[in-house]
Amino acid sequence: MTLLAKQNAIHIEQLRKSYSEPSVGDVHYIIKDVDLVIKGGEFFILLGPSGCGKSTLLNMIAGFVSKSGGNLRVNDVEVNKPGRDRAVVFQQADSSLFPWLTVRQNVEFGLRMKKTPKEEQRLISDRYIRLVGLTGHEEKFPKELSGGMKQRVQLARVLANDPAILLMDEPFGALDAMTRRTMQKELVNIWRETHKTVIFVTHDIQEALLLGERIGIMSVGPSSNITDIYDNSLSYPRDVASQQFYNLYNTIQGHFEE
Ligand SMILES: Nc1ncnc2c1ncn2[C@@H]1O[C@H](COP(=O)(O)OP(=O)(O)OP(=O)(O)O)[C@@H](O)[C@H]1O
Repeated sequence: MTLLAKQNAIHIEQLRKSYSEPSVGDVHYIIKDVDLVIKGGEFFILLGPSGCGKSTLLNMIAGFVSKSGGNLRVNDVEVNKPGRDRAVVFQQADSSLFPWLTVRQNVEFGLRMKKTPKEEQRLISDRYIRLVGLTGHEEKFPKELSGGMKQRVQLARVLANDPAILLMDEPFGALDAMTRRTMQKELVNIWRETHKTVIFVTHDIQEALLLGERIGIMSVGPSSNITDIYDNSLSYPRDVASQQFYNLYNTIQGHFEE
């Protein structure tokens, strides 16, 4: 377990981001001096109000957004570009799917790049297409799918690539309530089976409590930071009607009330 915890761990020290050009005395930081350690195999939630910098922090871990100061290490290596060990599931699937490929071809894309044998590609894509409830839609193109279906294709494609670290940016926000609940359950099952490190961004307290082992609360920006971290040791699947769930919900909600 100690070894697992060290693998795919994320160490963040005094991390800062400003999108403006640095000029003396006039730097507008989105996030400022964030310190955080995420253990390998952990399911960590980033919870915070709209615009506080959750996506910015996630995209910095992904290597898509450069830092303005501090340290950010994944597996003890400073992050300065994207890597195969990390994959992002974005809020909107539109920009991440290839419109000229079918559902199946989109899901198998990364496997083809890795030269996975064809029969194996088919087994893996079948598994994840089934998991996200898109069996029967394999030959459709993205333009023939609803927003929620596109989102599910994106998730299936990321899972098919089997990254060690899953970075999820409100991935279920566009789904209807029933599909959302199913996907939340499946994500927990996949995480428990595979020991991936998951960082999941949301502003939905219930979602945070259903999924995460720890919940980091981000303050309102600018110069946002992680002000508190809550442990959630309730056993899975979690019962929203339980007293402990209700208590933790109220405690966390207290952060966002004026
Ligand atoms: N490329 C960019 N250039 C300039 N400013 C940016 C850029 N990307 C994000 N920002 C700004 O950084 C701040 C944080 O944005 P970010 O998307 O990280 O917040 P968020 O917490 O994920 O928001 P939401 O919950 O609404 O998605 C916002 O003020 C946003 O306008």
